[in-house]
Amino acid sequence: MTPVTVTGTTQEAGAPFGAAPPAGDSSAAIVTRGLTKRFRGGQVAVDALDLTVPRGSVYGFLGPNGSGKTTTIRMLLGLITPTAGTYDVLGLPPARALPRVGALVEGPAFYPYLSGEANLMRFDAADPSARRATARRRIADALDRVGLSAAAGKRYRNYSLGMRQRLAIAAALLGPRELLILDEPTNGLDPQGTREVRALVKEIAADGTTVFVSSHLLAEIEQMCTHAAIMRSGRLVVQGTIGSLSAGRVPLIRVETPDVAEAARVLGELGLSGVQAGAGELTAELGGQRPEMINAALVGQEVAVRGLAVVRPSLEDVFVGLTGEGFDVDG
Ligand SMILES: Nc1ncnc2c1ncn2[C@@H]1O[C@H](COP(=O)(O)OP(=O)(O)OP(=O)(O)O)[C@@H](O)[C@H]1O
Repeated sequence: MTPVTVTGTTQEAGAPFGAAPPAGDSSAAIVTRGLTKRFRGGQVAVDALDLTVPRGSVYGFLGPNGSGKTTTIRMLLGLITPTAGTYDVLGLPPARALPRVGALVEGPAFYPYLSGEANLMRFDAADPSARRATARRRIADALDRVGLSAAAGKRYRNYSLGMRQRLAIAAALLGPRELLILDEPTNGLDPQGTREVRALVKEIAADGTTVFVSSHLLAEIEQMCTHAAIMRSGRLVVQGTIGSLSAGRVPLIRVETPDVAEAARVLGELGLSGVQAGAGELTAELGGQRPEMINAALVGQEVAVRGLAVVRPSLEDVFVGLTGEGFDVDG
């Protein structure tokens, strides 16, 4: 795929926030340079990836299924070895940084008949680097952080889906963490569980922890994240703040009306460009116009306005605009 220029930078330059930080730069939570994974069969799952994850961000790592998100996360956590490229975590070589990184990749298997607290005890006991003397306090803190203190003694099998996932995140927070890496944390959750996890991610970030979270759901990343990178077929399409990603795309006004032809004429007279008529509605580029003035002009010309809305460009629009393809979650 041809690298795409967005906000004055290119994928190949790998520098959406300016020049890629030098090795050891601690202002970024994660920096990858040319990170590549080719599996034995020859498949390139991640191709020359240049990511810069600012500290303090909630960084959405977005891409259709199979676009290389989990492979990237597994490399960042030292679970698989890159074929090429380098990366720093918290300004350090990865092995030194990992004790300060919490991760949720394929949730831990919990015992259904044990309480949430007892499960965390077992989980912590299996970690040779965890200090026994501080286990109770660390577990209480982690349960408090994910809002499970009141349910600490309840059996895991009686937890809701959202509570189960919050417990899995608590397991990733048993030590002091500067960076939390979550691989598709809302996958398989019901709407309530999804809301709980989204709210929790924001709370964790508000405490100063950088959160790197993967998802194949565009709307989820838009709601939860300050920054995003979009992957496609192992390659980075674009990265930046959520605002900057859609900054180049203009807001639209959408008018619902039975008088489509007449409404199109009025919008044209107002000087709006890009007027597109559909069944019972039409859209146009808002330009510098105020929506209330557009509404007044339509009503003044006796157009029956059933609905009028300003439509901000979504990440999906950004993806489609850059790749010319729909964002297909089935990869
Ligand atoms: N161990 C492996 N051996 C060979 N190919 C692999 C391996 N793991 C992943 N792949 C392939 O690499 C590509 C990227 O997979 P990856 O799991 O990283 O994508 P993803 O974006 O996380 O998608 P999903 O959300 O579906 O897991 C896919 O085509 C996948 O089939």
